[in-house]
Amino acid sequence: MASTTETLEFQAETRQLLQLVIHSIYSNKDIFLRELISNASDALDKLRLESLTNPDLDADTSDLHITLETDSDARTLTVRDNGIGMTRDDVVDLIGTIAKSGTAGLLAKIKEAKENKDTDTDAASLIGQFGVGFYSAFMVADKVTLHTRRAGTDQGTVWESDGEGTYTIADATDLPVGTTVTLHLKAEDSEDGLGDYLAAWKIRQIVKQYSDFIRWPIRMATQATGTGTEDDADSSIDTDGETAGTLETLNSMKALWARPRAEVSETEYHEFYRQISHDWQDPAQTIHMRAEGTFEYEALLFLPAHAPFDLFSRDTKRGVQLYVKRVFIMDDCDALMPNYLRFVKGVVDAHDLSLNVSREILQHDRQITAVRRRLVKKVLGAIKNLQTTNTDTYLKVWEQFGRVIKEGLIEDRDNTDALLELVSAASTHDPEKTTTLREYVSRMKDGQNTIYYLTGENRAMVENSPHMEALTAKGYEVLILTDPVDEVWTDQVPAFDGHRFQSIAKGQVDLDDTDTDTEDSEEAKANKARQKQDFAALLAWLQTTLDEHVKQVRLSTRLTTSPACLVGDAHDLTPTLEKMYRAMGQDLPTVKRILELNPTHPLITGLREAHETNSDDPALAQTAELIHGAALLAEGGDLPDPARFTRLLADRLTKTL
Ligand SMILES: Nc1ncnc2c1ncn2[C@@H]1O[C@H](COP(=O)(O)OP(=O)(O)OP(=O)(O)O)[C@@H](O)[C@H]1O
Repeated sequence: MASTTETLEFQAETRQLLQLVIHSIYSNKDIFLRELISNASDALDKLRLESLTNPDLDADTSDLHITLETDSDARTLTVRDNGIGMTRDDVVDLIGTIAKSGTAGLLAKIKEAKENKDTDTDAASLIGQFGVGFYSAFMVADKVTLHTRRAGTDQGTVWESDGEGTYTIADATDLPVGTTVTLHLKAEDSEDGLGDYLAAWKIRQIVKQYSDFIRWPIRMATQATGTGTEDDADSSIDTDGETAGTLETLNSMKALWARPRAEVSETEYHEFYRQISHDWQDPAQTIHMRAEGTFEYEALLFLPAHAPFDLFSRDTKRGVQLYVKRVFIMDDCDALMPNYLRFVKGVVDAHDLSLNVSREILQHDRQITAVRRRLVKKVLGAIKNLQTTNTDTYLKVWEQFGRVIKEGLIEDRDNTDALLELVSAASTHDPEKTTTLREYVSRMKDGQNTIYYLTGENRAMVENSPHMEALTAKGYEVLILTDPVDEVWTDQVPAFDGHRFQSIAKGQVDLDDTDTDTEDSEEAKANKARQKQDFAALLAWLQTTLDEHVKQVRLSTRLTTSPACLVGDAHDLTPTLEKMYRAMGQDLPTVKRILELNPTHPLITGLREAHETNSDDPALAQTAELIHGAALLAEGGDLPDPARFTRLLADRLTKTL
């Protein structure tokens, strides 16, 4: 049968993944069948679609189905489909390599989790995010043989491997269109979670549990006596791709999304979710809707409970599949879900589209745009609903996906208000718990109409930043925003419910306006004017001395204990954002910042006196440099010349001894 047999090596990452699979990542080994059936079902979808859209394809689609067969003598289980099949090159590309980005990083994480003896589920849930697909066959089999022929071609291919380092691949003639995967089963071992996969009851049970909604018949061939010669597993394949014996259909094939909500149980929803997402856990929320009228469709969407490892990789796929009247059209339908909701999984079945519809057509279809708008509202509404009815789940969803949802504040201006209602952020109000913006507003002080926030790399850095001092001293709550996306949206969204967002590291923070009565404020004004006069000469001199680093030197109202801090103008890039843009390869001019001095700090008053006494003293310029450097360090910034700063500091300390 086979002509040129080649032995090829698995790509390094595939080998590692196979090792993890073989050495039991999953305690539940039964899912291998779900994975193989799901691949077979996809192959049937693809053939059906291709035959509908390509009249030249000569393929028989009159009875698309999946067949399962066992042979107890040979200890084999066979999963066969008469779907699209694969060419020899497809087999090498699709089965021998993993094309997903981020694989290497994920594998390293899994290995680490295993080595640290984290619970089995940690490693399993990591790999669950990845979806081992075809490779899961090696959990239950010590050898896997695959026969396949691509529709529209004559040449068949046989692939075989024991899941170690290599596989063989050969041409084959006389194969039916489609794919047959033959598992040479390991011995049953209940301790290791290996079931009796030769038993009809076991197969029936697994199919019912995991693959009941598959929309193609899954048939089980009852073993016919007399088939098979000795140990030849291929003998179960007839040239027409069918076997002798009787066939029993195991699945109900009901499209879950088309059934009335009241008739679907939570377990069924969850199983369906796991089937389409390959997720390990139940979803956090299910959204089932039907739209009637001029453009009819059904949608069944899920919010996952945890983020996939590649949520931020550039080629992350969106999770919504498009069907047209029960015919699968495409995965990852980006016209139906905006990028910032790329984690939502599910199915949309539109009744009035052409099967030939392309991504480009969908992008410009007004009705699809309207569907998308409605789906977005539904998803945002579902998260809002969790916030009020099931806070724990809302918080988990926000923790997993908040960083992505906040991208919507930049991308999706139509939903700014709804998105702001969902935002949850750390705040100085509580060291542990996050707050919604509405909760923040409810705690605002009398007369306060600004929402104060500070962005930065992590909570500790933000909390200890000198910018916080006066606000904390006067009892103002400040939001602590530490996701990179916060740097961007806060710059673009002006207000929440009429309350302006104000970075406490930008512009002037004038707390006196809201916090003191008029009499005090008159006195404060006079004080300020006097201070301004007293410091005028020092500020002018500092401005010249530090000109290379700062665009202005001025007195501060936001400091109580630190001598100085750096702030930006209202529309300046923050240092973190500047760093982010540079990391992305953008060439930006350096943004100079404003140095603010605390006029009551002894270091600053001392410097003023020293400057008054002898403005030519060279040590003064060094002190200025040290003050600027210390202000940079206090906010977690990078010194322009750390070696010089350390030398100046050491010299200065030496003099004090
Ligand atoms: N029965 C089959 N018929 C045709 N092609 C198949 C079949 N099984 C697998 N393939 C091809 O091999 C590819 C890799 O399969 P695999 O199960 O490893 O990953 P996947 O199904 O793409 O991903 P995942 O399982 O994570 O969804 C599939 O995308 C498909 O193109």
